[in-house]
Amino acid sequence: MRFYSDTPPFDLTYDDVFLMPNRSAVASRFDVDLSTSDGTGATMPVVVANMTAVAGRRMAETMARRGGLVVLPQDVDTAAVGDIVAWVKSRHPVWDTPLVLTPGDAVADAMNLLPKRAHGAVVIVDEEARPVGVVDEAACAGVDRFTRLSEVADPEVLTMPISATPREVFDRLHGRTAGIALGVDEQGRLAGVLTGVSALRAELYRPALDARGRLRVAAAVGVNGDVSGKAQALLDSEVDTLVVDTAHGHQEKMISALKAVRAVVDAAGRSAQQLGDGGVAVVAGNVVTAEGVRDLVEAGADVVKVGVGPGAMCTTRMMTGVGRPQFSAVLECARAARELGARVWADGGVRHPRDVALALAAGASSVMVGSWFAGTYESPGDLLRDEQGQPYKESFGMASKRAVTARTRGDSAFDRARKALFEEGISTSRMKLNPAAPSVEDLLDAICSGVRSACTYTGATTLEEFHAKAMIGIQSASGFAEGAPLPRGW
Ligand SMILES: NC(=O)C1=CN([C@@H]2O[C@H](COP(=O)(O)OP(=O)(O)OC[C@H]3O[C@@H](n4cnc5c(N)ncnc54)[C@H](OP(=O)(O)O)[C@@H]3O)[C@@H](O)[C@H]2O)C=CC1
Ligand SMILES: Nc1nc2c(ncn2[C@@H]2O[C@H](COP(=O)(O)O)[C@@H](O)[C@H]2O)c(=O)[nH]1
Ligand SMILES: [K+]
Repeated sequence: MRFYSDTPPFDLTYDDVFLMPNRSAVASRFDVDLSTSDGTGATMPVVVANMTAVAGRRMAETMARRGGLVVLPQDVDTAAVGDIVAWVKSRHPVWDTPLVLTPGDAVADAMNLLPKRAHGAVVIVDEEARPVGVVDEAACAGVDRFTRLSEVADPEVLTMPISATPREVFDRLHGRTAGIALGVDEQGRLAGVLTGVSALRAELYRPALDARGRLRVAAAVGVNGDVSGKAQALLDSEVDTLVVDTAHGHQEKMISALKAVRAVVDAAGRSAQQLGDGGVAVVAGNVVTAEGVRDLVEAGADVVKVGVGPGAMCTTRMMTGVGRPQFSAVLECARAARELGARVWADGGVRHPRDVALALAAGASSVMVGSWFAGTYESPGDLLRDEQGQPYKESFGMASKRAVTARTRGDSAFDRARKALFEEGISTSRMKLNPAAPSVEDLLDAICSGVRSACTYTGATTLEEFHAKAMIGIQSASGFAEGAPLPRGW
């Protein structure tokens, strides 16, 4: 990556910079390969942050199916992580997991379930798990909440063998009003669902799969407690990527924790000998300097997580003055990591597809997103409604009082009170669910379209080429404002 003009004497963040178009020989945006180069096996450069309000099993399943990764938070106990990983790995790599009820269940049960997944339908099954009807939101409208589903379900279900290709499913669904295909096994039992748009996505995206063809998932480990034991347990649970995570990653405690994790991975013979060979990548952070990167790579990190203070739930910069504008942090850290054969993830502060493109241009192999994805069907929280009836989900920072209180549950009252003093995150925030883009998959579509297009403007067909060719300009606040759309005129 090069700057178009002289590098300024101050640090920059995403809003301060823009990409210059280059002469391009790339004929189509579909010619761009979004695979990452960091050994995680991700086929799209998006990682979901290890935040309790964002990263759970539905998010993990959905992201991996489209090629991204979810990092399960370190606050989830090891046994529960094991259950989640086993569940994610038992999911079909193409067909989505159905929401299932029986004819005797009530409309209220269906209404509670519907916002859990983007496909907009609950499948009604008989005692042999064979589909007998479909219930959507329209079927539940205007009827008593205790009505039995047998009375409102549409019995006209479209079943297809689970072996059908997404293209076959898309073609069968095209033009039909009932927008969902039910995948069934040889005994006619329900095994998955696909909508037209998810069949289309299945043709456009490549799932992130482990060596046995199962969906990939990552998990975090903190720097305190029995780090080796936790890392070993995560490996035993078949976690595919380990993330050693703490606020201040450039500290001795991190270095010793990281060495311990490295030793566990090496002893298990699971280390990635070279980027992309299918071993377990070890990620560590967060840092914002080249020095920090070098120390963490020396201690065993394959990937270093970059970002202090850019996160939407984060109050670190206001509390401490510490941090660094994220574009410059990513640029310097990516350069240092690449010199050592390692990579960085740009963690935090991503709110638009352009931010993803700019982080990749600066040399990140992937971009970590938290809050932006909190307001989606796939995040773990319940769907709530504000005073105007608009849907939202609650989000909170992992260094907030709320998260610290949960994390220190087992400590003495005195220790908990002491820890609670160091609050560096927001305990409650409302992340609106956009009715036009309620699923994380809608956001992934926007991100991937934006990044594919950025690559063709730059003349690149891979993310490595994009980084090599990117030319970055620096803009004023009015330059940034000019780029924003004006949907209501002026
Ligand atoms: N990217 C970012 O800007 C930030 C991210 N976070 C996220 O919040 C989560 C919790 O992280 P964390 O607060 O590190 O909790 P951890 O439970 O990982 O504990 C951090 C450890 O480091 C010690 N420590 C020393 N200096 C600091 C410091 N300046 N800030 C924090 N800990 C320090 C703490 O000791 P003691 O408590 O005794 O001081 C504690 O032992 C993580 O997921 C992290 O990524 C949190 C803040 C900033
Ligand atoms: N300083 C804090 N940083 C936090 C906290 N919780 C999470 N984070 C960091 O933010 C990113 C995600 O950024 P986002 O803009 O996409 O939400 C996450 O990966 C952490 O590094 C917190 O409480 N305080
Ligand atoms: K912030």
